[in-house]
Amino acid sequence: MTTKALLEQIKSKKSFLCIGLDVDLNKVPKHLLEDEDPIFAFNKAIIDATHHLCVAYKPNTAFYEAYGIMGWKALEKTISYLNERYPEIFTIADAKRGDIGNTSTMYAKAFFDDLGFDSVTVAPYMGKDSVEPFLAFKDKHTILLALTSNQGAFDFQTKAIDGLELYKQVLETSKSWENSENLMYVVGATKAEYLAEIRKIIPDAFLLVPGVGAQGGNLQEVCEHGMNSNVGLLINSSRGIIYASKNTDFAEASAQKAFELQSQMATILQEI
Ligand SMILES: O=c1ccn([C@@H]2O[C@H](COP(=O)(O)O)[C@@H](O)[C@H]2O)c(=O)[nH]1
Repeated sequence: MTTKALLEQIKSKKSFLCIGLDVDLNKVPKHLLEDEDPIFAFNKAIIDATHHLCVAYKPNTAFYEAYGIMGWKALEKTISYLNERYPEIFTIADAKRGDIGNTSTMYAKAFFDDLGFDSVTVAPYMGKDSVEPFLAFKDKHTILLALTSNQGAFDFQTKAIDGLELYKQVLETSKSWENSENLMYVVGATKAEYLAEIRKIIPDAFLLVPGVGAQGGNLQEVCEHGMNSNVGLLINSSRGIIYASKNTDFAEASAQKAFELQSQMATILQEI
């Protein structure tokens, strides 16, 4: 999917919400455990109830890998369902990959060609030759971890090397990589105060912003400092939406939570 198509969807839905499909079978309603594929049954119900309120879904692959073959099959079914039933939706494999070049090419093939995701999250730690294989895929997006939402982000990412913080070096350096127009970046909602500085380096790139809701990030603050003239933000919420209820009304309850965030987004979009 092109960023132009993503932006059109944002405008028509008045939403830049991404819903995280982080399925933990200990947290889903009990009756679903009787289904032959409880992970997919959960995802399908959430997707059908919320697709008009969001522009993206982000399964974190850890939550599928943890269930072995059953989990990977559920991930395949989920992305196929999204691509067939709701092809306008932007899909993100939150896999945080990256390795030496030939291995990165295989990761990229797995997520872009085999599974058919629009984008994948990638760790920048191994540098240019570990990221460029992902960038070589046309109309696919590589979402580079820049400044993450967790406390550990302060261990390395904000430390200065030769006078420049590591996350800023990631942003600056990655701009010079081949096909860098296919880059987006992860910036945690809990790091909203860094967004103005980040926008000075990458004014136009889309940012995937996890950390509102369960991690305490603030939507208003993120938009104030991180929004650009093309919106430029995908705000993710996972647990705060998908686990709104443990009862049979779980899908409606998740739609209500998604609606609350989408309504705030519609108001913000009206003001810009
Ligand atoms: O910096 C980061 C990068 C990725 N994540 C992922 O986003 C979701 C957040 O889930 P919530 O339940 O809304 O907190 C999850 O998949 C994380 O692995 C992040 O939180 N921070």
